Amino acid sequence: MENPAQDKAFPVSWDMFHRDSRALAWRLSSEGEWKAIVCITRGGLVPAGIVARELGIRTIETVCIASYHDYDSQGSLKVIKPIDPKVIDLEDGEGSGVLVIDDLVDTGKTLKVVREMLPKAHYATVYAKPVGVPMVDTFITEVSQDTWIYFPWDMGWQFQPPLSKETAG
Ligand SMILES: O=P(O)(O)OC[C@H]1O[C@H](OP(=O)(O)OP(=O)(O)O)[C@H](O)[C@@H]1O
Ligand code: HPA
Ligand SMILES: [Mg+2]
Repeated sequence: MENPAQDKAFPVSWDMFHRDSRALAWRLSSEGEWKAIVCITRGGLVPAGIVARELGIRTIETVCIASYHDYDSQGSLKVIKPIDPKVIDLEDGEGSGVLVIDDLVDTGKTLKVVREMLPKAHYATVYAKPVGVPMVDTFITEVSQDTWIYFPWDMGWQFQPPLSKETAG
């Protein structure tokens, strides 16, 4: 399936994000034990911190990936910083015992790149869209493919005109 226009909005507040990240930690707590978290920057930084706090994980590594965007369409992916071999080699060199966290999976392209580095790791995101679901092991909330998720760190306060003004004229 192609990624369709994402014209529906799913705005997420800080409270919602904290609650959903805690729910992810709860779910993960019964799915295994991890020696380290690898968070996919930048979106994975916030949920990784919350999950690490809940699960008592203190080894936190990053994999830094940039995608070149044209507003909401994704271009090629570039790995700016790979995963430290010390984390890859914690167990078998393939990611066993490692939890990889991101804020969401959309097309699954980002997780696919990281899965090639750590095929045996456990992959978790807070939100997921249907095309990306096969790439993630654990997530909390699924939204439709034509939805854009607005994260609290990307948002600001803005005056909202009353409905009567929006529809007038
Ligand atoms: O499943 P995909 O289609 O690959 O999309 C999901 C990725 O896109 C976003 O990151 P983005 O590349 O925008 O960078 P950021 O985390 O630095 O904001 C999001 O944080 C995921 O990492
Ligand atoms: N919201 C924010 N960033 C994203 C999304 C989204 O729905 N999909 C891919 N990156
Ligand atoms: Mg990201």
